[in-house]
Amino acid sequence: MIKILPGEKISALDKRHLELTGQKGIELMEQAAKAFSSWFCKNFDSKNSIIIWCGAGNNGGDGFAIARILKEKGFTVSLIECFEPSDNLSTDCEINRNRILESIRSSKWRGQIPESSIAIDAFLGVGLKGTLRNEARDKIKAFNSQEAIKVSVDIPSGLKAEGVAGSDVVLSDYTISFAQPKLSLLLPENEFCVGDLKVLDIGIDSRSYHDFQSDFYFLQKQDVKTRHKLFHRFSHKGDFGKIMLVGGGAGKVGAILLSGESALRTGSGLVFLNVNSSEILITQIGLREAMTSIEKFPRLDGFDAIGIGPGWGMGNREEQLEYFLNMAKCPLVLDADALNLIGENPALWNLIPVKTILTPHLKEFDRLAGESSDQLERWAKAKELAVKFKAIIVLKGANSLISLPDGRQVFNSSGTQFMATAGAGDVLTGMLTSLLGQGYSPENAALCGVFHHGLAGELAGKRFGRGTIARDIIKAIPMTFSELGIS
Ligand SMILES: NC(=O)C1=CN([C@@H]2O[C@H](COP(=O)(O)OP(=O)(O)OC[C@H]3O[C@@H](n4cnc5c(N)ncnc54)[C@H](O)[C@@H]3O)[C@@H](O)[C@H]2O)[C@@H](O)CC1
Ligand SMILES: Nc1ncnc2c1ncn2[C@@H]1O[C@H](COP(=O)(O)OP(=O)(O)O)[C@@H](O)[C@H]1O
Ligand SMILES: [K+]
Repeated sequence: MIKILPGEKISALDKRHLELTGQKGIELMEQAAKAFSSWFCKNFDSKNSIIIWCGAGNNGGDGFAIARILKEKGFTVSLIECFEPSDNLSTDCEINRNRILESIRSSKWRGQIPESSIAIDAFLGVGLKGTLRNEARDKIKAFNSQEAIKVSVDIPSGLKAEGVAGSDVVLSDYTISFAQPKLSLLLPENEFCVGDLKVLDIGIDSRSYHDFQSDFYFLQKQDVKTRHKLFHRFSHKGDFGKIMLVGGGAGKVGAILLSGESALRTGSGLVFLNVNSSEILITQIGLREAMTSIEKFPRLDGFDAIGIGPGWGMGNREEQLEYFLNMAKCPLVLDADALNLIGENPALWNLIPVKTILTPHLKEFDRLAGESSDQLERWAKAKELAVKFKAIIVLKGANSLISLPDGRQVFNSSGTQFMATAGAGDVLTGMLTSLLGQGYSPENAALCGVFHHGLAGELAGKRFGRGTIARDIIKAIPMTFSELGIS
């Protein structure tokens, strides 16, 4: 997993990469511009006219290089130079400016802005220091006033790599960031200026990260594959685990059915659903592949993992939760009402076995950890709780954050807004419990489960868009394994 470094360390990271590889800065810039342009060509037709706003630093250098590449690909491109003739350009920005083809029209930002359907913001990147200067504010305003789709290179201009955006910031529809997401791009508070986020690999040598300390990591496809257990010709039912999912209170049996089906689609050998006695019939009809039980205090021996909470209800459940926390000898997942019970009675924290996976969404997290004034505070609290109770806490949402007992915090890269649908969290609980039951370590179960869940959401979202429902995500789970080449 790559580390997410603070903005002020990024130029040192680039430098380290250049030392290790013998590459030149201008070559790295070209790689970044190529990666951006290739994303751009996949997403936009060359009939679009493009205007690129370039600053005087390396972000502007990226912009000049992108202009050249997109022109060569057949787009109509024009440029706005956001600097004065007397300003010093960074070396690589100067080189790329000189490489600009004669056919690209260049204007000053104070003049008439040519019409375009897409405006690219390559004005300020992670090199923004201190308070924004006045003329930069005016440029950002002028950029925002265009009626065009807006795409930011690396980071919306005016936004710092850390922290919450102020009012002087480019309002983008897409932000295409290089090498690693900057922390500010992962804050829900900044969604208004970041838009859709895509992080592109620009070929930074992974050894370059060794010299830098950070507890924040970014989980990508290539990090997941090696964490999977592979099954073979002689694998038997027992290898795939026997799990119990506890939930399904009156009127909420759908939640546990979704978890159960999701566990089966993730590969569980045997799935038991423990539900309210009133719901037994509908549970059996609802998921034929699962077995059911209705005891409040069922025997727990023989289970490889237990997931508790989806649709459970909170009335008279505390004693039951205590029973599971005290008696279970296998790994646990706690979700939904199990978390709400802990929020109501924090003494229960002390009963949670180490390496239990907890999967709160924002509201559940606030019930567990107390109200926070912003997401940065939630991240800090999640880390504190994970370390204190040696738990794995998955703070769900866009780029779910997995906090590990050793203090590392891992942001997930997969997922889509189309997963904001009822029951998507129940699907995750089923997947995580399934992977624990298959013998994955809690850390690997959390990382693989969260990544595959997001990928399943992406696949479902591609087909069903805003009409995606939780069952579509479940149906896509098997495809996530084939997509990663995992048997
Ligand atoms: N590993 C990476 O992430 C790579 C990053 N590259 C690009 O390089 C960028 C960073 O480049 P630089 O370090 O040259 O910095 P930037 O280009 O982000 O910023 C420098 C410019 O911002 C202006 N500026 C700074 N503070 C200001 C303020 N308070 N008000 C107004 N203007 C201000 C400076 O005068 C200068 O013109 C990244 O964001 C990215 O786009 C790529 O070129 C290569 C690889
Ligand atoms: N905008 C989004 N982008 C990516 N993933 C999302 C988004 N919204 C929700 N999700 C994912 O969908 C799931 C929703 O879980 P949750 O809120 O518990 O739903 P429910 O309680 O309805 O099951 C989480 O795993 C979350 O990460
Ligand atoms: K930018």
